[in-house]
Amino acid sequence: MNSSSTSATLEAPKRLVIASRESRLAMWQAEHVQACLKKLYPGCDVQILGMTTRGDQILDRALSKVGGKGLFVKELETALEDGRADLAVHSLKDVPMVMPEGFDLACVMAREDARDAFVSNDYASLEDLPKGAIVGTSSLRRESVLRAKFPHLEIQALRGNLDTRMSKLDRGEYQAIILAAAGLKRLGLASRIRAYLPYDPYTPAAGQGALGIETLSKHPNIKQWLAPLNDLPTLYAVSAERMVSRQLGGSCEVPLAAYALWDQGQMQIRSFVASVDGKAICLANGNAKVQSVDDAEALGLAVAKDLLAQGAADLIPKITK
Ligand SMILES: NCc1[nH]cc(CCC(=O)O)c1CC(=O)O
Repeated sequence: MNSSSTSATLEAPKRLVIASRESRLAMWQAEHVQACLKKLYPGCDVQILGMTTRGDQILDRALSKVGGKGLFVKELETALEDGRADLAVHSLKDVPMVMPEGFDLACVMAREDARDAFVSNDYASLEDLPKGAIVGTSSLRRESVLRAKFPHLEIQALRGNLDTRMSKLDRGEYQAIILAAAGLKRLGLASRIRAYLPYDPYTPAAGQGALGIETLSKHPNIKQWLAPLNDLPTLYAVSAERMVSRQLGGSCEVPLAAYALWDQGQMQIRSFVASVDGKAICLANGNAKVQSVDDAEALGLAVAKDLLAQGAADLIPKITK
């Protein structure tokens, strides 16, 4: 069947296969998309294809040292290319800023809480932690803010899926850990959150808390089928955030934060690039009327230029590819 020969009204899909990582969070997200699609297309058989990615296998090194964001999405993209799956569901935070040739970010769904969360069994907040307390995070962004604000704390790497991270905390390897609130909420672990970290200074990563659905560019029907799942305020916000990140190299080898909020035509954005020790920081805030993805990207571009004018490029390791 040739898509150019179909009429203007697209027929409902008959079968859709969702590629997903197999972690509990990824499966929750895939099942969420599955439920939304079943509701939209009651006659459609929606299946989930669970897969293990390199990012799930390499657990002994910081993500920034083993190749970054692409690690969690590559195997899923191969499944799309091979026709084993029609769409791949990702935490948008893990989706590279520049989509590989032949793939589209077809849909951005409504955002969960985008904040970072403080989780601990013994302490109610970062402020309560004593000198030398061990705080787990593998995010350079979180590390730089923590080092700047709390030089007396010991920041240590924390890898693995959410359940692994929580069990490392519960075994006493850390006094506290910092995680995205979104993942904890989705898995019913919100009660473990002792404090929500405010957007200033704990600005989240671009796309944090949002779900992105990736498809092959050459299957426009799937993009149309997914269109009703798009959430416009989230799409605008993450378009601005991802533009900032893209302009600044889009890697996770540098502490880089970008968070935007779109409300009734107006967008606010806050972004920083910093050194891991927290000693140097370039910080930019933006505010503009936004009524399209193009407007959102223009604001993201302006924020990136502001950061670069402050010398952000000096904080970014040279790309060696
Ligand atoms: N980098 C891993 C990752 N990718 C998405 C989430 C959480 C869920 C989300 O942000 O949507 C996490 C874990 C974390 O940062 O604690």
